[in-house]
Amino acid sequence: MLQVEKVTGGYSLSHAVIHQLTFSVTNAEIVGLIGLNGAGKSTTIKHILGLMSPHTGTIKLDGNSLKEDTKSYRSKIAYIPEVPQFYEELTLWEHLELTALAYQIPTETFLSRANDLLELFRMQRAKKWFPNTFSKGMQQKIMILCAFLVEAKYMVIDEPFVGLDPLAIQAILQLLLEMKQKGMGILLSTHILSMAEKYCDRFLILDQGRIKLAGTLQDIQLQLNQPSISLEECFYKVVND
Ligand SMILES: Nc1ncnc2c1ncn2[C@@H]1O[C@H](COP(=O)(O)OP(=O)(O)OP(=O)(O)O)[C@@H](O)[C@H]1O
Repeated sequence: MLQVEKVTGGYSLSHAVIHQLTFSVTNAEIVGLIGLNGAGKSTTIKHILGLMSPHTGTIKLDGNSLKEDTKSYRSKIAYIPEVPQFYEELTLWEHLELTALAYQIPTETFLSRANDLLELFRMQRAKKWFPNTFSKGMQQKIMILCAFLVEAKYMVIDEPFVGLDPLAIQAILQLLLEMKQKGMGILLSTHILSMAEKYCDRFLILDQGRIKLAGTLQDIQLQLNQPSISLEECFYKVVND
């Protein structure tokens, strides 16, 4: 289980951006992290990945913090960033090879997964190309392919759909459901609320760095005393209040 406990944090010690966040992501579920621009979604994700350290509070993966067991923590988590980050000197295929090396994926498993992913995301023809010749959506696909290649126990995804064509979006959603069935715990930050409602099991509504509501859609509807409204309507009620 990914366990975030009373986490307060930010970019300087004098100014917190996220406040007392407590939530968990367990195996075989997709948790939607939703909030307006600047609500603190990416900051929360950076804390989970260990790119930022909480001012107070703890983050544990299967009982251990990043400090307590760095190697195991890192090996259990895959990440799709909001903005593609890649090595200009490496081809798409070399990015996949590097990921396989970092996560110690056996060669046969790597070849089979990598080729399936290239097919699914229609990137076979680009596998020997360098990413700075790619379109924006193709660059984002490098991040997606590398993350799904790992089949880690947990996956953290920051707004993955921006700039992707409809077939690629469909492919991500299909993979998310497959990975969830295999037991992966997924934290998905997105602004596309209709998609979140359809694919996520639970939601965290973040507003100005605080969790305003959390739970299944039904839990959230009950907390708002509005039994049949959509996630989008719940969201507007929370952020407009
Ligand atoms: N590198 C940074 N240095 C200082 N403050 C930052 C930095 N990155 C983000 N912030 C601030 O932290 C707050 C939360 O930003 P964050 O990027 O987590 O929001 P978000 O919910 O991911 O937004 P979006 O939906 O626009 O991606 C904002 O007030 C933002 O100005």
